[in-house]
This record gives sequence, structure tokens and C-alpha cells, in this order.
Amino acid sequence: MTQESRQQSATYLNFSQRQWAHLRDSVPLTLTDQDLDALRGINEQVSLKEVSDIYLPLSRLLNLIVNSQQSRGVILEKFLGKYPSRRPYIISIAGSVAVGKSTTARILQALLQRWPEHPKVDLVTTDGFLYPLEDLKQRELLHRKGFPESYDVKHLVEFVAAIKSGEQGVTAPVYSHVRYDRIPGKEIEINQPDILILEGLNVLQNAQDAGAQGHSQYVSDYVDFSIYVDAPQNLLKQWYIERFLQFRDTAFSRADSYFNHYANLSDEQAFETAGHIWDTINGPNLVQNILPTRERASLILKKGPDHLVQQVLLSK
Ligand SMILES: Nc1ncnc2c1ncn2[C@@H]1O[C@H](COP(=O)(O)OP(=O)(O)OP(=O)(O)O)[C@@H](O)[C@H]1O
Ligand SMILES: CC(C)(CO)[C@@H](O)C(=O)NCCC(=O)O
Repeated sequence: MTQESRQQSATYLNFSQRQWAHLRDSVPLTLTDQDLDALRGINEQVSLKEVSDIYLPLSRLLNLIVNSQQSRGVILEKFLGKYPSRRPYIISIAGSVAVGKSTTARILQALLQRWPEHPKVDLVTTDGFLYPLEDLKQRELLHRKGFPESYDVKHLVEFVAAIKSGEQGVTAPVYSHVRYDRIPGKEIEINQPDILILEGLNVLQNAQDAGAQGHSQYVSDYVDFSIYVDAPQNLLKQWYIERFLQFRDTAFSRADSYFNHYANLSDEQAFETAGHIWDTINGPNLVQNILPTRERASLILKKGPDHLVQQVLLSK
């Protein structure tokens, strides 16, 4: 047994893909045609078998956990004589660049919204809290994009704290992968959701991390349930390069794309360029700042080839 699997078996219940898929059987869950259309719109590459084997049991688990928090509200109501103010349940999704955090987050949002008890599920990515590109350039942090120092952590924590305390009209900047920067003047407004899904590289970071020190509070202080999407590093690099090649043929050719000059790269040049960005930025960030936070997660989804989840680890 490796040190990694020994550590994980001490703190996590370990399910194979098949064992996990069975856990949805106890409550029959069916998807309507409308649900299926919505899910296909999220990412055509995700198979519906994957949705029902992996994400439906996960949405069932989350539904049970959120309900238990709502029951706690009822107990407090009896004790206090009034229902405590609404506090959104916060689920975070962490993991490497290109592991599929956004896709996982959007699938979960769609599935959780189907449960009658908590229809309002909002989704925010921490990408919006990266410093603007100009600031990153001035501070010579462009080659550190995604590292802890490239985020406005104070702003991010204030945002999450305001949502958790039940405030209305809480806003966040919006990031665009095409522009490679936040969109000037554009904001997302969050209004007392039942559940907030917060997705980003840095959501499990805290004061123990060398690169993330110097703050009095962290996002993880406000998170109720955390998910880490995991995959072997060779696959992550491959997925990053594949996405880069896809973008070269689509988004990069847009006039407002930061990577517009990459649109005409040959296959070989694009492969080289993406591999270099991975080896110099995203790979080192994964090893130094993201992977060390994995075992803090309440649940780990371990992916293999084709993005298929092969193992699920649930914190004991
Ligand atoms: N479940 C899945 N099945 C098949 N392909 C997937 C799945 N999830 C993600 N992908 C593909 O993997 C790539 C990365 O996915 P996504 O953009 O969701 O990752 P991310 O972790 O949010 O990345 P980033 O941090 O760079 O924004 C995309 O090309 C996407 O189409
Ligand atoms: C925006 C982040 C940091 C996270 O999603 C990432 O996609 C990124 O831009 N990384 C920097 C290196 C690169 O261009 O991939």
C-alpha cells in the first residue's frame, strides 16, 4: 500500500465506480427529457451513464446532507422561538486546471435544482477574483496565474462571508477564458440561494499553505461540503492540451481572444505551446498549491481516462 492510499483509507470510505453507482438505487431517480437536454447543453462529451452512475448518487447524498442542516434550523427555531436567518449551504469544488471542475459544478447545479426542497442553486467560479490582467502584468505575476498570489483573496473571502451571512445582492466579478481576463463592468449577483457551488483551484487553501499565507480568513472557513476532482497528472496535461487544440479551432479565432495569435498555429506548434504552458505554470501550481489540499476535501472524485470517475472517497 502506498503512503497516499494508506492515508486515504484511514480517513475516507472508498467506493469503486460500481459500488457508488448502486447507492442511487435506494431512491429511484429518473431524469426527464428536459433534464437530459439541460445536461447535454452543459457538455456534450459527458455520457448520461456517467451522470446517472456518479452524479445522481452524489446529488442524493448532498440532498440528504442539506436537509439535515435544514432540520437543524427547525430545532433552533423551537429553541429560539424564531427561525434563524437563512444561511446558504456552500459546496466547494477544487482540483487542477482542466480536470473538469466547471463541468462537474454545472452538472451538480442542474441535478440539485431538481430536488424539491432546495430549488435555488447558484454557481460561482473563483476565476473572477484573479487580479485583472493589467495588474498581473505590472506585478510580474503573469507566469503565476492561478497561484495563490494571483487572486484577490480578501475580496473573495468577503464575497463568500457576505453570502453565508444571508445578505442579498452580493456581487462578484466575472472572468472570461477567451479574454484571459475579467470582463470590465460585468458582475454576477447572488441573492440568497439555498445552495451556492463555489468552484476554483484555490477553494481548499488555508493558512497552513506556504503560498497562501497572510490572510486572517479563507474561503474554506465558510464551506460546508468540499469536493476535490482528482486525476493522474499525465491525463491532466493531456486534457489541457486537448482543450487548447479545441480552443485554437474555436474561441482563439475570435477577435477579442487574448490567444488570438495562437489561432493559426499548426497542430504541432499548438501541442508544443500548450505543453509548455502546462509544464511552466499549471503543472507546478498543481504540485505546489492544489494537490497538497486534496485530503482536506469531504469527498474526492478520482477520474481515469475519458474523464470517467473510477473511485469515490467519502470522508468518514
Ligand atoms: N465529465 C466529463 N466528460 C468528458 N469531458 C469532460 C468532462 N468534464 C470536463 N471535460 C472536458 O475537459 C476539459 C476541461 O473541463 P472544464 O473546463 O470543466 O475544467 P476546469 O477544471 O473547470 O478547468 P479550468 O480550471 O481551466 O477552468 C474540457 O475540454 C471539457 O470538455
Ligand atoms: C484561469 C485559470 C487560472 C484557472 O481556471 C487557468 O485557466 C489559467 O489561465 N492558467 C494560467 C495558464 C494558462 O494559460 O493555462
